[in-house]
Amino acid sequence: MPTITKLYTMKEVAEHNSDDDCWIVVDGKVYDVTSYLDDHPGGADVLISATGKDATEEFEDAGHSKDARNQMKDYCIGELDPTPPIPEMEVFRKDDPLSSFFTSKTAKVWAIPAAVTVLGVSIVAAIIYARKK
Ligand code: HEM
Repeated sequence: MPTITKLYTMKEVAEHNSDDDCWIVVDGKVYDVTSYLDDHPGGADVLISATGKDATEEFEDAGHSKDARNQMKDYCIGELDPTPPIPEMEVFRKDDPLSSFFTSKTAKVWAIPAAVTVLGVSIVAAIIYARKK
């Protein structure tokens, strides 16, 4: 039967960063090491300070044994979501010079009536010119 892997974003993982709720990321996998903090031979502090980032390098630098790597499986709760975050959408900005011009008082009082007048005069002129032909 296929297993469903739970995916977590680094932001979610980073929220678990204390001595009563501690998650770490090693090699793309997420580990809840809360219950292991007191038993970790390298100490609890080293695990707590490894939260909120990819701790693979620190884990490897500590030269963990095969036994240590086998123990990790007991604490694995999922994987880091490899999907890049969706870029922020460009939203309408009230202070955008062009859009704020069209919503401004100046545009309502002067520019829009002026544009309508110019357009009207052009249409009338075009009609007169067409009739003269
Ligand atoms: C689920 C994750 C982890 C497990 C199960 C684990 C397990 C162990 C074990 C069993 C040891 C004893 C030495 C050995 O057998 O290799 C150890 C030592 C150590 N671990 Fe971890 N560890 C984990 C994560 C980490 C992380 C993320 C770091 C670093 C940020 C780290 C840093 C250390 C250090 C500094 C030592 C002491 C090495 C020494 O004194 O020689 N460990 N760990």
